[in-house]
Amino acid sequence: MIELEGLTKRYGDKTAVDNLTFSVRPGIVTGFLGPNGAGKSTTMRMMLGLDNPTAGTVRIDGRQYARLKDPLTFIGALLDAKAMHGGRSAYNHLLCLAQSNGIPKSRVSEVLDTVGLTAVAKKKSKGFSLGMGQRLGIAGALLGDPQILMFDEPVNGLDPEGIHWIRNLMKSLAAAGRTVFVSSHLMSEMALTADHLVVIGQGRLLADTSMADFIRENSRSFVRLRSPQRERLLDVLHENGVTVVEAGNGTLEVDGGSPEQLGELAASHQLVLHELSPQQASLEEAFMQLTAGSVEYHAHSGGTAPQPPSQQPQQQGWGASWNRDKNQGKGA
Ligand SMILES: Nc1ncnc2c1ncn2[C@@H]1O[C@H](COP(=O)(O)OP(=O)(O)OP(=O)(O)O)[C@@H](O)[C@H]1O
Repeated sequence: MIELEGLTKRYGDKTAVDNLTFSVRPGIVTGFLGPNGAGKSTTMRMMLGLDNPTAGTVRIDGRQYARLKDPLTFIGALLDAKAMHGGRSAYNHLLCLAQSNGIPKSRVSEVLDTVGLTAVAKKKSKGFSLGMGQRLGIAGALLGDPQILMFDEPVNGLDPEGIHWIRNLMKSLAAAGRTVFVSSHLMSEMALTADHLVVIGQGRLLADTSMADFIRENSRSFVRLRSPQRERLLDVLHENGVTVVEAGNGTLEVDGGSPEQLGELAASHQLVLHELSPQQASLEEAFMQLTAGSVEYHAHSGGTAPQPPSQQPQQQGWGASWNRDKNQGKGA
């Protein structure tokens, strides 16, 4: 377990991390998200005792990092894959880490094998590709067989096979009961990997919630309808108090209704439907929606700042009027 309480870091008058309080639990993969400059790396560095907080505390299994004996056996981290002595071989790099952390030498070959670098173990790491460097960094994180693992942008530079591998590695580490905390800007990858999300913006906590709740709470979900009897369907929906958005290609979009309710309503009026599909926004859309106000660094093209995905106007009355009408129909 990692526990942050009131964690704050100021650089001069810049507050990089602002009063963060959250816990990272074992048995699941927790994703750490935030726009560029949000304070993710600074937070992770403070978790590892590499930066001193201006205020607040971080506890690793109840203790400060500095108080851990042989810390690599408690928490393993990949922060900056390039942060290694390039003149050393992969094997020697890991051996040095093992020797200074009370880790048996036999672990070096084991983790090289785990990350697929056995064949290049004696090669100097300065000749490694970005992806090989990432794998060596991950080997370092796994070396002490720690219960807590922290990865900052672990899929950077990895090819599709490597991305697939690290995703499964993180999931299997969590399934074995370990605590896995990972940052990434690749939303599609995060959506496939993380069970829980911690989201920050301008150093402040914006969300600490499950993946499913995060998407549900920060995006629009609706049901898309298509019918060859579109005008009649529109009338029926309006008559039943359902607020509809007329979308392109002749489709209709209903916020807040269930496909079951809409399908039954259409059937009761003998209307043919060619489409009845629930639509859920992606993690990327939900993330952009939540963090739109905390993005510090905008790219500009033609003077237009990027916009979050459009949110349709709040629909009103669907559930209430549906239930009221249905109940009235039953004589309730
Ligand atoms: N050593 C430092 N001195 C001064 N400011 C710093 C220092 N380290 C970080 N910052 C500032 O703190 C803020 C947070 O930076 P940090 O690198 O933690 O963000 P991040 O979320 O990891 O960003 P990214 O996604 O771009 O890697 C930024 O505004 C950054 O410029």
